[in-house]
Amino acid sequence: MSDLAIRTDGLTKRFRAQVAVDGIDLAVPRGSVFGFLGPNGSGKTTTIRMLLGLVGATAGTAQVLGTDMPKGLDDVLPRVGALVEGPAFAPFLSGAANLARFDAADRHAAPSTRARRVADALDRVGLSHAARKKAGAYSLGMKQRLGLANALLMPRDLLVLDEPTNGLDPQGTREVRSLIRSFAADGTTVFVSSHLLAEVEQLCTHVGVMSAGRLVAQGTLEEFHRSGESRVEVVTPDPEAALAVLSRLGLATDAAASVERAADATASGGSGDALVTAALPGDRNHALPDGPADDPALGPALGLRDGPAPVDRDPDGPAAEAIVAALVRDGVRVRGFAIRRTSLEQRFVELTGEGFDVVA
Ligand SMILES: Nc1ncnc2c1ncn2[C@@H]1O[C@H](COP(=O)(O)OP(=O)(O)OP(=O)(O)O)[C@@H](O)[C@H]1O
Repeated sequence: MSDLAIRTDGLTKRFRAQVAVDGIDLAVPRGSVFGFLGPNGSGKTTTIRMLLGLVGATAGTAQVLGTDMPKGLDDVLPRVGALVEGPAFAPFLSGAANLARFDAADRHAAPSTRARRVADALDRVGLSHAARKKAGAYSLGMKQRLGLANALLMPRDLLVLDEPTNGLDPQGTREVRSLIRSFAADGTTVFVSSHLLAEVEQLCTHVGVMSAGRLVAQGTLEEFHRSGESRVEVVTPDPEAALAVLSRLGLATDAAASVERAADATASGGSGDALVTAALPGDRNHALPDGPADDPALGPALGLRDGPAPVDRDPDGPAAEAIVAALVRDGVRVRGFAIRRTSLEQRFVELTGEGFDVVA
């Protein structure tokens, strides 16, 4: 059995001249909550529609739950719950009656247990109290929850949710997110698209970033945190000496280092201090989209010969201490020291060339 719930190879969709999805290689591990992140129009919905067999691919292949799509559609779809662009509920039927209708359309669903399935699904999304209310009178959040209940009528191995919090107020958003967490806690793989960075950060274990039809990065959220650039910052009255040390450590190349002399040094006491910054090597090339790379650990890359060799690539760990130790050993008066990491938001903007809506 494949350890991937979703796998695509070169998956492509063209609409006449426009390439909506451009040869993407998705790898969604089973058991993950995979955030499919990208600005509006970047190809997320089209990808999801191809995965669910709602639209054919122009090129490439897709496997869902280890089965080739769309060939295995009939076998796979009963194990997949989907929320795509809001299901069409009949406004004059109650929530329960709407679900019963969808359940009746599923040939794998036994009619004798329908009422129980509908009641359980409504209970799961917290809509039992509104079961008899007309769906047309539901709030947007309730409609979205009814859509999730629909996806949950049968036990599912995979949930595919297209922008499940779109248009919801903060309360509805929180509720839907907490539902998604509860699905994941049950072991269901969740593939959720979003244009909200904060949402993906809060919910997901993995993330794939779409930009203009291309999958520009994918990996664990942790890898994303690590994939941004890290910079060393040293506040010192001895900037030239500091630069020399950083340079010897392989950190301060011409392009990656800078010295900023503070008119009134606020970072630490005393005028005449300068802020010396340099890029840390290694992190930038860390392993997206193909998993962890074998780039050298930060310690050896620093070229430190004496002292304990730092092997942890985390620049907040021994490597930071090693840098400070080297500075101090050379008599640099270190008045401030920090390692700053590019924020995820900056990283995504770099990857996509577009701003993200970062409102939670
Ligand atoms: N049926 C279609 N015919 C022509 N073009 C389409 C069709 N469906 C999608 N597109 C185009 O393909 C591109 C990708 O659209 P898609 O809906 O997949 O993006 P998205 O990332 O889901 O965006 P959003 O978050 O706005 O839904 C867009 O430029 C869109 O206009």
